[in-house]
Parts: sequence; C-alpha cells; structure tokens
Amino acid sequence: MSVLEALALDAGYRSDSPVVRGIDLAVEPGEIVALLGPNGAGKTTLLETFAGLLPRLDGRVVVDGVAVRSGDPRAAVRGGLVLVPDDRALFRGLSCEKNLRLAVGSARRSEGRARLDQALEWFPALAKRMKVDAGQVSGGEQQMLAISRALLQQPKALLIDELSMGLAPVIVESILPVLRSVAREQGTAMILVEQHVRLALEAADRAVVLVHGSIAFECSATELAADLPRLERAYLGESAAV
Ligand SMILES: Nc1ncnc2c1ncn2[C@@H]1O[C@H](COP(=O)(O)OP(=O)(O)OP(=O)(O)O)[C@@H](O)[C@H]1O
Repeated sequence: MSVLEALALDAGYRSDSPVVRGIDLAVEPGEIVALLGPNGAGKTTLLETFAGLLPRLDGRVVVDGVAVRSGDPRAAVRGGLVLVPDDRALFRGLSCEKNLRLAVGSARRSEGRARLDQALEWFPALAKRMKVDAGQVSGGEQQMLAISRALLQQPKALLIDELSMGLAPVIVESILPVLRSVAREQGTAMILVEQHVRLALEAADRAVVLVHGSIAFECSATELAADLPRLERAYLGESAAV
C-alpha cells in the first residue's frame, strides 16, 4: 500500500482557477520522490495542500490508507504527514534544544532524551549548538534542526520544500544521506522539492516533473540523471541549477 496518495487533486488559491490540476501521485514506503519543475509550476502549492495549509479545491489525499481532511494542518500531522516549509518554521528565540523538545512532545523523559540523542546522531553538528537560539545558528544548522524536528514527529510521509535554499552543496550533501537512511530504515515516504536537480536525483528514487500545474513527466531518478540536458531543455528553463 502507498504511504501517500493524491487522487485527482486540484489545488490553488481560487476555486475558479486551480494552480495545480488533476494530480495523481502515489509514494511508496521508503521511497523518495524529487518533485521538480520551473518556478511557479505549483510545487509549493501542492506540498502545502498535502499538509492541509491550503484547502483542496478537489480530489483526495490519503496517508497510509486514511483520507486526510482538507485544509486541516493538525489532522494532517495526526495522520502522519509532516511538512518542512521553505522558511523552516523554527521557533526563533528558543534554543535548538527547546525546538527539538517541542517536537518530541509529551514523550516520557527517558524516551524524550533518547529521541533527542537520535537527532544528534543524524546531525552531530547540532550537538554543540543545543543551547544556542535557533535563530542564531547557520542556515545549514537551521535546516538540520528543521528536518530533525520533522523526523522526531515520526512521520509516515515527510515533505521538504526547497531543501537546499541558501545552503552550500556540501551541507546539502550531508543532509541527503540522513534522509536516505531514515527512508530505508523507517519506511518513511518523502517528497523533496529541490532546485538543485543533480543533488535531488542523487537522493531520490523517482522524479516527478510538474509544469504549469500538471505532471508533465515522471521516471526513475537514475534514468533522469542520465539525461539531464533533455530535462533542462524540455521542462526547467533557466531557473534550475542543473
Ligand atoms: N498566496 C498565493 N495567492 C495567490 N497565488 C499564489 C499564492 N502563492 C503562490 N501563488 C501562485 O501559484 C502559482 C504556483 O506557485 P508555487 O509557489 O506553488 O510554485 P513553485 O513551483 O513552488 O515555484 P517556486 O519554485 O518559485 O517556489 C504561481 O503562479 C504563484 O504566483
């Protein structure tokens, strides 16, 4: 059974003119999908609709066999769907440690400690930053914190918008293997929206290309990585850092 499914999904900001139309997409356990496409194609709109931040205009979203209520972000999280938005949504003014603790929620103290340790195993660079305000750490550390917060919620499906925005490729390359191993070990389904197509395809199993709000093209990440110029010419225009 797919972890995350969209069925005939229309999304956007006005019911008379959807930004995204007729999306049918299924992400399997442990699968990473790179969602690619030019600026304005509707990638963020689609992720925000999955996460309930935008009400659906039509269609269904199903997580682990259970339909997710439209426009209800708490229901989406309860259902196991967690979004890391492009602004990373950290609690600035609180330490990195407090940010992580809030993600662990009401877990018992010993279990909470173990889960915090897990975050530091994923991202050892955070260890010396735990007492520092989340707003004061580097962009890479903020992204590590945001992803740790999301993973500590033990999502069934994880959506990450603009993973590499503002980050050096070397930082992104330290984050992607963590996502790969969590997907493999925990069966988490993931969708990555990523401008750096090459990096995205290294981490992903499958690529889905969104153009003008519809899925234009879909294939294995390896197949697409072998033919990037075609992808660039056909779909991405000049904005993508292929
Ligand atoms: N709050 C909003 N209200 C109305 N229209 C919006 C809003 N946010 C985005 N749009 C429009 O929806 C369309 C899709 O935007 P979206 O941000 O989803 O694309 P994207 O593929 O994520 O692009 P980018 O790579 O630039 O982030 C664009 O035409 C955009 O102008």
